Amino acid sequence: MASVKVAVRVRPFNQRELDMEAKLIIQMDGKKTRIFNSKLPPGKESDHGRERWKDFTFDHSYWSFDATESHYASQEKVYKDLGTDVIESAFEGYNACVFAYGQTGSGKTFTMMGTPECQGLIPRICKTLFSRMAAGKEEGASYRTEVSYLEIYNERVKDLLQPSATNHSLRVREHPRRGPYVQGLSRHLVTDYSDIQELMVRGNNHRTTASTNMNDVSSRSHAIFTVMFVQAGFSNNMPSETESKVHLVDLAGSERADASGATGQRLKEGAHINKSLVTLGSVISALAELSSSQKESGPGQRRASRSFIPYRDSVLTWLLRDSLGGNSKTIMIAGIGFSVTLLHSDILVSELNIYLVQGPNWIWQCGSLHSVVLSTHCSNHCT
Ligand SMILES: Nc1ncnc2c1ncn2[C@@H]1O[C@H](COP(=O)(O)OP(=O)(O)OP(=O)(O)O)[C@@H](O)[C@H]1O
Repeated sequence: MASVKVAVRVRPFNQRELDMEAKLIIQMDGKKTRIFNSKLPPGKESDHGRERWKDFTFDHSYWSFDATESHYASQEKVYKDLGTDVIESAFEGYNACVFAYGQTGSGKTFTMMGTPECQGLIPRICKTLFSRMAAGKEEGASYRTEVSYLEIYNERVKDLLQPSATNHSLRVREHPRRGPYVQGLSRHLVTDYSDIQELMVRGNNHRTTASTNMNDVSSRSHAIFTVMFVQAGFSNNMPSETESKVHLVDLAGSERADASGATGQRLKEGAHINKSLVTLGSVISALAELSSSQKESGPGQRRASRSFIPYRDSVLTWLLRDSLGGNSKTIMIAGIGFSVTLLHSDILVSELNIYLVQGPNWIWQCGSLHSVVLSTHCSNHCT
């Protein structure tokens, strides 16, 4: 598996878009995502260097616009492509991180959590982890699995599994060997999928959500569900222990204040959300730059340049440090819901521009992260 995989997924129109008679301006063909530039005058295919269609290529382009179409990408399909890789690497002793990125209402929570009838990546990954463990136990392996669930809201951390005890006041510290961690975050021993399910439901009920113009139930925080497991068994007739950590992240949506209708508290939240997403983008860019400078000057440069990666500029990037480079496999899924309407074309066309700047370009840069992670990851398999 490549160390970083990037996928995009287009969701169905929501009621707001249907009411406004929105027109879809995106097409997908295999790995390619094509975006229509509605700013060009009708009949022109290009103008001053701008093309009518802009193409982007990703590891996967998921068409989930209409469930009746034959190439509709279901939750099962997304899980098979991306989730199974995560499970493989976790059992091999690598850390993994899966996160969904995109504008508010673009389908991040649906992809990560899903609904009870249509489960997303997080429950499917957890379910398979336990069935793999059950099979491993029959072959003599033993496992110890713990989970934690936190949210980052306005740059402050809350334990979603002990919400009243901590109330957004947990401190992020750094362990000299293990790196950044949240002091006082509860860890819960789980023995089967139903334990995890119960914790997930409990944690989700404590997430900070609100209604915005863009989404009736908008996540206003970044949520990190972490599964830590230790496998004990035998390798070459010697006892061995492998420790892995899987971060499953549901990011809050990037947004523009005018489109989301945010004022007051919502506006403040939006500013924090955007700040940490911008930092996430800067970290990825810095890692990509680091990768190219290493290629030019050799591996000796790595330690010196690492201090320039702005992990510490947001709580999110600081906590995900060990999943964005180093010993990790990373999967990013960008949710997109592109549309223009006949009524509000100016407003929605500028939403498209936001995506072109914040979305695919940012994701594009991640392409070069492959080599960073490939060159630095190592197994934490200890014998
Ligand atoms: N692939 C999909 N198929 C069907 N419905 C979807 C899909 N993706 C998203 N939706 C629906 O679109 C709405 C918005 O999705 P969701 O809440 O996942 O967005 P979000 O990006 O997590 O938003 P926010 O950042 O505001 O939390 C939900 O009602 C969800 O069920």
